[in-house]
Amino acid sequence: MSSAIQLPQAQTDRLDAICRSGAIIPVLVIERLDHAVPLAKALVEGGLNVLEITLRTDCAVDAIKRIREALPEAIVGAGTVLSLAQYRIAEEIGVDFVVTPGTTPALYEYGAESEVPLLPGTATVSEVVTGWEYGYRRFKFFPAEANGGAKALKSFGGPLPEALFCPTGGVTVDNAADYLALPNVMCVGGSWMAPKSLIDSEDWAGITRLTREATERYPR
Ligand SMILES: O=C[C@H](O)COP(=O)(O)O
Ligand SMILES: CC(=O)C(=O)O
Repeated sequence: MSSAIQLPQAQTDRLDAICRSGAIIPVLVIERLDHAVPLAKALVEGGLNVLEITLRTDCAVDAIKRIREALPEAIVGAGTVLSLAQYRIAEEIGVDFVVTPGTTPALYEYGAESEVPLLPGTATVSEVVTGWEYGYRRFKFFPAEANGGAKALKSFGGPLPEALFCPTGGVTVDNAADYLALPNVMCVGGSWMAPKSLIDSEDWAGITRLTREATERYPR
């Protein structure tokens, strides 16, 4: 069975372009507005220009606005979108994509009709099949390591070979290799190159170093 509301192919193509432009999408929690631009610059300098800013903090929306102004070359997504109200805010501030950690039918429907493509979070085959009914073929797998990691995703590829994933949650510079070797993985997401300790100490050079280590090991 499929829904009357279907994601246009053009949105899948846009997600492919975003998720294939680098092997890694950094998932960022920004607690201080003045950290937004130097943090984003540190990541871009290290070779990552697709950034997911989670809407988990009070300053996240303003942080996205500042990063978009300061770094027009960056592709900026809003993460941790949990409601239609947050999706609308993300649309209003002009993000390039929206990410959810988990996805309700209402979010799938809204995303299918939005101009801003949705990378929907899933943790089980049933959740992927729910998205499939709305025409989705690209998903986040979250929390990846806690849900069986690369072994689980490899198994998803049996019944659903057309579904491609961005695993996130517990991904590290080392285990990223296991995911990126799978045919159904487009890229991985993670926070390891921008840990809270380095953000709190404003060690932007340290973040660029970790980012460069990751991009040199996993060039697209
Ligand atoms: O909630 C966590 C983010 O999705 C990234 O996960 P991570 O900190 O394990 O890399
Ligand atoms: C887990 C994740 O990427 C999110 O909170 O959107």
